[in-house]
Amino acid sequence: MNYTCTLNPSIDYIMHVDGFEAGDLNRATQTAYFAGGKGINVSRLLKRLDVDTTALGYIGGFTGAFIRETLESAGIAHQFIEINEPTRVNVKLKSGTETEINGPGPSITTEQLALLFEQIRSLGKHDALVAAGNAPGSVPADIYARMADICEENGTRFIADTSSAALRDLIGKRMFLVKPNHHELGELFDTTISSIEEIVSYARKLHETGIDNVIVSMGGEGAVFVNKDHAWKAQTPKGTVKNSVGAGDSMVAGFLAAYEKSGDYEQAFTYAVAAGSATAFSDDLGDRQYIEKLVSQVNLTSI
Ligand SMILES: Nc1ncnc2c1ncn2[C@@H]1O[C@H](COP(=O)(O)OP(=O)(O)O)[C@@H](O)[C@H]1O
Ligand SMILES: O=P(O)(O)OC[C@H]1O[C@](O)(COP(=O)(O)O)[C@@H](O)[C@@H]1O
Repeated sequence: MNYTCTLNPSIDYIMHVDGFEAGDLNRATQTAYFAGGKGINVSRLLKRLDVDTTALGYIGGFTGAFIRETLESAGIAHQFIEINEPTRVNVKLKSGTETEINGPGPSITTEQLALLFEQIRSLGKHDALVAAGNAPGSVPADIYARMADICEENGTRFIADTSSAALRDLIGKRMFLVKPNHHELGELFDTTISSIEEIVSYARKLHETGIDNVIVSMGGEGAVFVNKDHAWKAQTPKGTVKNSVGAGDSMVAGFLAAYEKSGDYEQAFTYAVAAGSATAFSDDLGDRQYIEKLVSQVNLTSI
């Protein structure tokens, strides 16, 4: 079974505002709510690709209830741990450019933390765990590193999609996949990355620390893939961006779904890029039909 873990889920509140002016009264022309947070997005997209997951993590209050109901109505299994404080709301402001304001999230107690670790310890060698997103301030900074150690002991495949700070703590851990964007990759190595050659070189460094597959995403500029046998750059399909929130999570889900079906890295990376773009060109996450239509427009070149 594939598990996703979202320590800090969110309701993503999308607001379209024409000509946004800071410090003024602005009125939105269109709004939407989505159940979000990186692991939850991975579960939601995998379901659209007919891959079952169980979503783990913390939810609370009326916002947490919305997330639970959204997953249940989509037929996604979950074993959320209920907490007292409400799940956060992240504001995504669309006004020509995309501005995001993500909440800090609720506090997690020591008991609630122990419950999550019990769940993770019960995973075995036929399972995979996608640990994704920002950790609330109340949890220990090395939480993902501890999860990675448990997964290594139990032979569970571990995938991380986190900020550069959390990824730094994971360096040296055995992982199947990581997907930083190029800004996060630069932060990880305390540098500013300005060329494809630098991206490939730092992605290789990351791979050499014990990560089987490294995808570095670059928004509309495409993505780079590095593993022991391959290094590719992908061009993205062309389209009109509607809402790129969840594009990175869609890449992770697309890669896992296609790799699970084909065992082939070229197909998995191509599908990952198509999934990211399908989401960027949709109001919500991309759907299967759209992703498959975009696959033929993704070009890989060996680098
Ligand atoms: N403007 C865009 N045009 C086409 N594809 C996009 C665009 N933005 C994102 N994508 C797709 O989604 C992937 C992930 O996007 P990115 O913004 O790099 O991730 P993250 O949200 O994690 O920062 C990209 O590699 C690309 O395939
Ligand atoms: O946990 P973080 O880093 O605050 O990010 C949470 C946000 O990331 C998202 O999962 C989207 O992530 P991506 O755009 O990187 O795919 C949103 O649903 C959510 O609001």
